[in-house]
Amino acid sequence: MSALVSIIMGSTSDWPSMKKACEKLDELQVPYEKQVVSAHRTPDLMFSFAEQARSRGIKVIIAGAGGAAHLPGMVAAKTTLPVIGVPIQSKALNGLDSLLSIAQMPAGVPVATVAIGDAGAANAGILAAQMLSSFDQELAERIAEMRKKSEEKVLESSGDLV
Ligand SMILES: Nc1c(C(=O)O)ncn1[C@@H]1O[C@H](COP(=O)(O)O)[C@@H](O)[C@H]1O
Repeated sequence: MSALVSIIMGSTSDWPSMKKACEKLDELQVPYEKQVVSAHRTPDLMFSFAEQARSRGIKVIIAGAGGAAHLPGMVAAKTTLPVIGVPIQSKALNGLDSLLSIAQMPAGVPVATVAIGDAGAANAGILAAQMLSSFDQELAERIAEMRKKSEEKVLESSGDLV
């Protein structure tokens, strides 16, 4: 099946976090694609990617970037698809720079911003699946099952308190 979610990131150095989004989509059996696109380093690619994503059948974009994290916002400016921004944990400022760069969008061009780092990337994968599940009952059931497993794991974890 062709990709429904496109996962882009500013650099290969973002991959250790961004692969958490891929893992969630794998678990939920949502087809996705992944590639490096940078607003700063490959601006022409960023424009053509954003302009063509909808006509290629993509439904949701997940964009991860660190530092001066302009990628999610710039992609959002060039597409009407929903964009989920993942602030990568930067070395200099621990990702606060990434978070503020992604979250503080002007009214009219939204980016759904998740938490900094691995947990945020995992949530981005789940959130993209939840968006798609509005129109896909089987996917909604797989998400509910994932939640149930997570709940059971927590309930059993009290046994580890020795
Ligand atoms: N924030 C952006 C953009 C962008 O926003 O277009 N392109 C690359 N980067 C970020 O630069 C950081 C360092 O990249 P390198 O590790 O390649 O030097 C990465 O976190 C990347 O997301």
